[in-house]
Amino acid sequence: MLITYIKGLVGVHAKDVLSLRGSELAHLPLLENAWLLIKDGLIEDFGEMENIPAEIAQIQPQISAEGRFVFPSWCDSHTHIVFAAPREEEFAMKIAGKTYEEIATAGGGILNSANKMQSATEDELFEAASIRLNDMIRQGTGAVEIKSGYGLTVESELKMLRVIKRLKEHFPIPVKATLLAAHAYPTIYKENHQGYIDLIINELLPRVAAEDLADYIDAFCEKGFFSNEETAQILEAAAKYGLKPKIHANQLSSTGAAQVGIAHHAVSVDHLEETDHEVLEALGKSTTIGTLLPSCSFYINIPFANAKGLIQNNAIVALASDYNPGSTPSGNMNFVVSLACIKLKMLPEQAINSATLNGAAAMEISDKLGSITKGKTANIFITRPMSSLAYLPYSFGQSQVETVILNGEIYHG
Ligand SMILES: N=CN[C@@H](CCC(=O)O)C(=O)O
Ligand SMILES: [Zn+2]
Repeated sequence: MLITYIKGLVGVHAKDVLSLRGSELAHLPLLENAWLLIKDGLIEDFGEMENIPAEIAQIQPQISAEGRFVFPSWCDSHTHIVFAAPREEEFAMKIAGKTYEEIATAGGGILNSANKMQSATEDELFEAASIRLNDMIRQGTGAVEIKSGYGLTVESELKMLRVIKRLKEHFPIPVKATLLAAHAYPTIYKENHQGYIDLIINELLPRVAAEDLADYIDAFCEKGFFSNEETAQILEAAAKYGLKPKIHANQLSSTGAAQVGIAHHAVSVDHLEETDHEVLEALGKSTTIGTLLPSCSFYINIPFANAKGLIQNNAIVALASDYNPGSTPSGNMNFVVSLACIKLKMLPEQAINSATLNGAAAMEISDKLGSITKGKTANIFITRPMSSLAYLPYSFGQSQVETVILNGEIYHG
């Protein structure tokens, strides 16, 4: 497939650039009036229209992208899209002024989703998650991470992970699976934290490993959820099975969660709405990625992460949706990128790099996705005609994604 007359070919990063930190984030290489050749599902070559070789100009099929931009697909490295039911009942509580913590205490929150999960079948969960994932792909997402964490029993966590495995097999995009059994303490373990941690370590982890159901380990390291010590115990046990951490850190308080992740060589620490200078500095010196989830801040009215502070401290910053039924009922990465510009004060270039190459890095697939680079998988989208690159985040709430191409083929899903 040959795409011609591309107004802007976005994210033309060199092959050896696998993530971007600090000032590098503002550099988003763009080729104007370009062509892009895709072969066998991979990016074969690209260049400027005025220099297109005659033998390439004849290749069929061809798509003219006149007036349009071509982006590498969004790489959404933090989602919870396998859930049994939405939680609109909490929406009303939220509108009435209840906080995320108050809703959880009143029987809402993660335990609400866990109750609904117990009776859901694998088929029902797969059908519902497929609709969500299909919507996300149509909005430009071309790689995704999905967490368990609404099971909170051995069998229900395994059920969720098996659904994620089915999504992986069914959809034409990379899907990474994360075990998040340490999402909340089930009611019966409320006074027996060690009992639940032992269950995760001694019963769940060996079965997850035996069925090869997870790529990463996660924990909600937060006041009232998993303490730093409890989180460390789980991360250390998971490391024995080769599961690297990607953890929920500093969402509601800054009490050392990010540092726990960094100390355990986490691929990413995610949320970071509450950070002090020590966190920013620690991430600036670390290879752990700081993944920001501005749609969550927007929806539950908590502070927006200090993206500028992270960038000034030379950290690697990624953006993800956090799509889940409680704190972020949306998986639209276009809106995430808009919010990153509008609320995190990121430049469009910084936000786009964070949602593409650094998102891929937060799933350890940036050697295959996240930029327009020869040899990478041809997961891309073509926009509607746009006046400039900044029009995409500027026109918040409206998708500029016109054509989605995955593995070199137009996605009709
Ligand atoms: N904070 C923890 N987990 C999710 C929310 C889960 C829920 O409320 O169902 C999050 O990332 O925001
Ligand atoms: Zn989350």
